[in-house]
Amino acid sequence: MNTDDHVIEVTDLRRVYGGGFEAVRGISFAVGRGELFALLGTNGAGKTSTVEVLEGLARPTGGRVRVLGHDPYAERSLVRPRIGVMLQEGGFPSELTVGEAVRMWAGCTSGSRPTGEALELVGLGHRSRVRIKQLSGGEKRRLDLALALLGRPEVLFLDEPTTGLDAEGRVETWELVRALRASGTTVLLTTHYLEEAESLADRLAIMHAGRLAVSGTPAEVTATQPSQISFELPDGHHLGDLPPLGPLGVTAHETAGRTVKLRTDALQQTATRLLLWAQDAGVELRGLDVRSASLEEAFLRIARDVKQEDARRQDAPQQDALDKEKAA
Ligand SMILES: Nc1ncnc2c1ncn2[C@@H]1O[C@H](COP(=O)(O)OP(=O)(O)OP(=O)(O)O)[C@@H](O)[C@H]1O
Repeated sequence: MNTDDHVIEVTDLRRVYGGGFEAVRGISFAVGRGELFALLGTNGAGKTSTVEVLEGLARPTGGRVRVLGHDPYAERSLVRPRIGVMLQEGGFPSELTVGEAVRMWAGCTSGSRPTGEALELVGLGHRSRVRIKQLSGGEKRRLDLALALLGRPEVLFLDEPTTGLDAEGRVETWELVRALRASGTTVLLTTHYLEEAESLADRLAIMHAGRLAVSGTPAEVTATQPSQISFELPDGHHLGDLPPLGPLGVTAHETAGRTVKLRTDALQQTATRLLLWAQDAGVELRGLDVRSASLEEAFLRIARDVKQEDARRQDAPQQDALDKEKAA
């Protein structure tokens, strides 16, 4: 993709809070026009700290950020009218009706959609006269989304848009986000729901402790993790009856009773060899399940690996000191 097509560019971004805590530790990524990019991460990973900089709400401590070619903090007046921000809390007085809140916000928004249209988009058309305090948690999230959509934004920032929605509300929001993306809106989404990112994102990044652990398309990210084959061996057969696991392409295995789980980085090759063996040996592999890693598995493993790596780094100087002490 030509870098001119990048609507969001983040280069070596750092954000340090007042007390000296470094929440974002030099991250880089870019989002192309019309792309949906999801930022995932463990609790406290630094997602909100990053998105606030992109929204122009905070100044980066280090690095460079561009949204629609401008510095979102220093050139806020150029960027703000062209972006939509769905905050985690809309912050309107709860005595206002839905219609009043949307009209008030529309008054501050250049080129606003008709307020009824924004409410219809999020399925709140019939709730215009209801006070905000009477809305359910899910309806409040939809109102936040309606406000973000008022200015027909070119770039939409969605911070956990479906938190508090029931399954139906979540699917409706996903359909709306897909429709916005199809009409050319660039979307940056943060979410705790991995299936949401898997289902919506063109590309995604997983953040942990202020750094990007991995980024790519959902397929690329899951491909970094081993696939799994599981089955049950019939009575009278044991793991040792299988051909040697190494040449089969198996990187790890576990058994529980008759159930065997194999991990492999070469799913097609391992599955083919296993099935050929089963056919030749006349063995029925009951409950056979062959699948690539899900994004959830990839996420959990990446988070665990990064934590182990951090712990190893923290222990390393102490271990070095112990080794030196022993040698002395
Ligand atoms: N104003 C602040 N002052 C000091 N530290 C802060 C401040 N705001 C956030 N932090 C810390 O920065 C780190 C990153 O927080 P942030 O809210 O960006 O993470 P997040 O990935 O959005 O987390 P979550 O998924 O839990 O919302 C956390 O350790 C948090 O405690």
